[in-house]
Amino acid sequence: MRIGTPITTPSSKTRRTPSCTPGGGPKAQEEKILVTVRVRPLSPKEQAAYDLIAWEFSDEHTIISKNLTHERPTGPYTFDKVFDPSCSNQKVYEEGAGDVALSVLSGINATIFAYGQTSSGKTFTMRGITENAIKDIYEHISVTPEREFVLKFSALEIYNETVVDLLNRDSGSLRLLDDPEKGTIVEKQIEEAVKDAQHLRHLIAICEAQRQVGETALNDKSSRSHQIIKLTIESSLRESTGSLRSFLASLYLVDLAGSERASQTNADGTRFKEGSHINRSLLTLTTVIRKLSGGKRIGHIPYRDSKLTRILQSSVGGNARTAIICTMSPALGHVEQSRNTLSFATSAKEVTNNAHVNLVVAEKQLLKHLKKEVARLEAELRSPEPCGSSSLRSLLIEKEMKIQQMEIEMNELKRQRDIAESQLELERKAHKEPKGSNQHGPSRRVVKCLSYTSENESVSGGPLPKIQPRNLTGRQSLVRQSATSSSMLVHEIRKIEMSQRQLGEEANRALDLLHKEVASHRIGSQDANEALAKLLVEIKEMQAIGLVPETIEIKDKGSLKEEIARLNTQETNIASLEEKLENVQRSLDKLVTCFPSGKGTPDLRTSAKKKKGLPFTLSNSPNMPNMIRSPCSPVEPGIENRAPEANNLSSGSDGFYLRESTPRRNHEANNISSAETTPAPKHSTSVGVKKMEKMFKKATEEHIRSIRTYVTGLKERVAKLQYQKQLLVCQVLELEANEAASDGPDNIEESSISWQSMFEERRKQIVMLWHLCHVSIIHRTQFYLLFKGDPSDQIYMEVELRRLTWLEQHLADLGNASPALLGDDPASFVSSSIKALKQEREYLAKRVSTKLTPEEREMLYLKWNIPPEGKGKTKRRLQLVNKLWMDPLNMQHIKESAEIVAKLVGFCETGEHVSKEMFELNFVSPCDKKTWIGWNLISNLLHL
Ligand SMILES: Nc1ncnc2c1ncn2[C@@H]1O[C@H](COP(=O)(O)OP(=O)(O)OP(=O)(O)O)[C@@H](O)[C@H]1O
Repeated sequence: MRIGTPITTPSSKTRRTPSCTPGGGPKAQEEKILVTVRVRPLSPKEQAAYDLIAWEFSDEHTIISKNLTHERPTGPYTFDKVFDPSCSNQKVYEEGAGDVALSVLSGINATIFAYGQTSSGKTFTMRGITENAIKDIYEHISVTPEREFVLKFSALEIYNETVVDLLNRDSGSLRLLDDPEKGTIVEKQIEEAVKDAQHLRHLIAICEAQRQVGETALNDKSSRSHQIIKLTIESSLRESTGSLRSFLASLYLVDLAGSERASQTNADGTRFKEGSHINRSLLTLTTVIRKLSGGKRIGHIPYRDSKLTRILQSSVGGNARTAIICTMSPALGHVEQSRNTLSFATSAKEVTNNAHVNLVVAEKQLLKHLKKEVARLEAELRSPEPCGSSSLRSLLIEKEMKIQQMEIEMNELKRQRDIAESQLELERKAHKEPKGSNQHGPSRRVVKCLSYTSENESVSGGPLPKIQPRNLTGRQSLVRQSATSSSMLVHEIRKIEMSQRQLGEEANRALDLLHKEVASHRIGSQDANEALAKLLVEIKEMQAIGLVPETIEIKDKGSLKEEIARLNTQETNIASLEEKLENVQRSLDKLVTCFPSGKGTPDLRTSAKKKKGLPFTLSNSPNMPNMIRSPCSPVEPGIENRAPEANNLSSGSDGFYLRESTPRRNHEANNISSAETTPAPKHSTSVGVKKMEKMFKKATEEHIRSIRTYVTGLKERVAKLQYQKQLLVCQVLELEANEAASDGPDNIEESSISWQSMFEERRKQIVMLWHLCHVSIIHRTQFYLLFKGDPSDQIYMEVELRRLTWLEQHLADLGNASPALLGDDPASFVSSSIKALKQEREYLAKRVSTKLTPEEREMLYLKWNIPPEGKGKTKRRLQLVNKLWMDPLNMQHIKESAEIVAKLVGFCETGEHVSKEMFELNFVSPCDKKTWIGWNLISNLLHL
């Protein structure tokens, strides 16, 4: 019968791996102490004493005493194993201790000790078990490479209740300490790491050498102490598995001192004392075993009654597997001691232990694991991976970037919204801006048409505001232009009114002088006197005409309609002035015609006196030549606005103040007048008097002629003023048209279509007028290329057409006038324009060689039928230029002419680089003198 089958432990025979592996968790399993009995052979002394073997072995588990003395037989005793004297240590180990011993490899504490009387063979048996255990342990380690084993060795003895470290006997008596987890520990006990089996054996040998051994009657080398060898084995799986837990268990190999009877051992003195301690500790052990036997834990377990039981507390009834080998002598002479041993063994076999696997976390493994984990986390931080925490981190980063991107987009949207709101606000303000306000500056279009440099800037309160770039189109553009145009038109109305005022004041001063001059004449004939009287009346009436009210109520935000209405009220005055001037001129003409030849003599003294302040000269008005002269002349720079050389009038701001000096003929007249301060002609009958009368007549005629010329000048200035007013009305009409167009896109579209149909017709008219008025072909080219039908060109086309029409009509009037009334050279106005145009062509001809390649020239000569023969290239080039702009009815010819001139003068054929503002309708005041800057002086056409 097998009693106390051990829990699964490594078997020395099967070399199997412990069933309980790390990770399986500690499993407590009740197991009774393995108790075996080993009976040694009769010792030599026993044999010598012819002692009898008192015990029989019915089987491997039972021992029974022989009935040699006819006493009551003892037993039978049954144990886990009974080893007869023939059994070897190997067998005892394998069948009575090996399995328990190898439990230490699987984390289960194990205790193997021998219990028996002195000289029974405990030491002999334990040596055998230890040796086999070492062998098995290291054999197991060798066959278990997946695990790492760490062995530590320590040994102590309990001698006379003193604990001594067998590895360091010098340490003296060691104290026993109670640890809540580990139980009883020996303070300051040295624990030696075991390198290998040989090292272990060496250590064991050292301990045996240190053990207290004494000679007794029964044993020459009797162990006088309890020896406890502790072999701690920690095993764990290798690093690759990542497991942190390991087995940790201790194997106690206990060689107890022998129980003895003092009578048997003849112990006395020291040995008796030793025996007393030994027996007491063994008694305590026996008591503990008996109390623990039968599975009953009743009452106090006196572990602490001896140091042996304290140290072996976990091994007896605790967390350990325990195997007790009870040794005994077979001799009849030791039967009584053997019965005690068997009795102890019987009690021990009833003791149940609760062994379990001891799992610990290895510090070394834990440290390695932590280092490895830290390294892994650091690697993840350096290089995010799409998994685990790295994946989460990457996701967070991605979300954060998206949020930042959304914030950027949101800010951009806000910025665009603000811009749009600002633009909308500007549009709203521009649309609601009251007419007359110039806060946003004038329309570019209107500025082109109406802004002019003037000394009368004070009228408008300062210089014109800067032109706003026109980058709007369609309705928005028209709305904005409408708002700004109103203010500009008011500004221009102010200027015209100021010009009218100046003209009126000047006319009144001149007429006043004229009245005095005429009144001083004494003409004999009645007709002449009547003419003079009528002229005086007319002059007086003319003086009564006020061109401009003395004061103009300027409203900062007056409406444009109010301004126009007020300006229209002055129209009557201007028309009346024109009419009166016509009447004065006719009266002057009549006065000249009725002048009595040789009759009547003016008051020369009065005449001479008045002549000094007479505003009139015998020369023509200085503006007349300019008026009909070609508008630009490249060979006569500065001729525009320049007074003729014979002109003695200064060009003051009001244009008609007189110089003290007079022309030569005036000078002669003055000389005559001053020399002949003689009495009245009625007293003269001599040839000298007749001569004087003739001279007086001539001077009078010249005076009258100069008066007429002055009146003509006034008429021209009035006409200019009238033209400016018409132009202003034109602007108003355009503004109104824009406002109407702003009411809907359809109107804009209709207006555009209507203008496109009108453009070509207007351009044909302009081309024809250019030709008739001998206008510069450079000017024609520039205008032709610049204005190609854009709606914004409408006002420029209108102005150009109006002034050319006026100029053509004016030239026609001059041509129909009497040569006697046109001055010394009535045809000089037209001829000067023709001459200037001729010079311009010569200028362009010179540029043919530099601006055109030979191939281009030959191609043009061929296309324009310029014959190769000639007297040189210059003439051939001139022939080409002379053909340009000569066929006003052929628009293809006009187009090609413009292209050629554009190349010659060096501006783009499309005219895109030419600013339309160069054609702004400047109304330069007469005092301004402009330097010729090329071919852009068309405005001088109006510079009368
Ligand atoms: N099974 C055995 N086979 C042969 N000899 C043995 C056996 N057991 C013990 N002996 C011998 O018996 C003697 C005493 O043995 P041992 O010293 O082991 O006894 P002990 O129980 O340890 O004594 P003590 O308690 O006094 O130390 C030794 O000489 C030993 O060699």
